[in-house]
Amino acid sequence: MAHRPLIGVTAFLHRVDDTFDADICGVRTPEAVAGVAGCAPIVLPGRPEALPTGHLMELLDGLVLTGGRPNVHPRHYGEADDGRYGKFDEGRTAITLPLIRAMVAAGRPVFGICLGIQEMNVAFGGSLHPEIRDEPGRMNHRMPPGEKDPEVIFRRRHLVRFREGGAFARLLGTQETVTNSLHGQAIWRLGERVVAEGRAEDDTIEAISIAGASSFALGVQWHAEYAAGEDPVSRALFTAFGAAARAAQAARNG
Ligand SMILES: N[C@@H](CCC(=O)NCCCC(=O)O)C(=O)O
Repeated sequence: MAHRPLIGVTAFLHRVDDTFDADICGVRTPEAVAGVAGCAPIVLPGRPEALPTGHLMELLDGLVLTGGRPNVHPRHYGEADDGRYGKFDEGRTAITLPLIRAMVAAGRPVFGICLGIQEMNVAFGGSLHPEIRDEPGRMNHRMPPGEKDPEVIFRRRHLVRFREGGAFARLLGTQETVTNSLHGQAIWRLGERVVAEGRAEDDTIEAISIAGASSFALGVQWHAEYAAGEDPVSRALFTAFGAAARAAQAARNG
């Protein structure tokens, strides 16, 4: 029997109890990759020296870029760190930016979630806004401060409207959805080949596709992994990702 497609799921750097650093990954994304997409998740620590792109390309049938507290360092889109950009995870970024480009070029599926959609945009030459709520007319997209209840943190907060006839509208069979929202940064200048597929009421880009990609190459600014089994939109996204991973695996196996 063929193995399930092997999917790289990114970790992010997190200081535990103010004591030691850990590459962590919440359980929900590997659960969604296994349970909804039907694939085999493998968590990738942010150790680029041990995980060069070429080696990961030999191993992986697909890539899911998780959310995470750190941000992409602004030098990756030509800006200086003036203190507004928060903390960085340079190890993760060194893995994700080249790996996103390589996976898309090889026709293997890429699904970016929250920090992941931001990495996809930067990988294709786009930029990020360090704090989207500071722009006139923009909402606060951050989670409620100090909140500990996941049901409140991941509550659906705003509408996202999809581009008419676009990749999300076609895949999901709907023009809109209501999403959770846990981010301070947001896509600002779109990267080459990056198509804005969905926007919040305040025009913030919430969903993207990569033009010309021959496999699933979609990103969402919300946490699609949170209720991946129950929410019809999240379920459809992970199901389509899984189908694309099986197709990529079959193509690789000849
Ligand atoms: N840091 C970025 C990305 C936001 C993001 O991925 N949030 C998820 C947080 C998950 C957690 O807290 O564990 C931004 O702020 O825009």
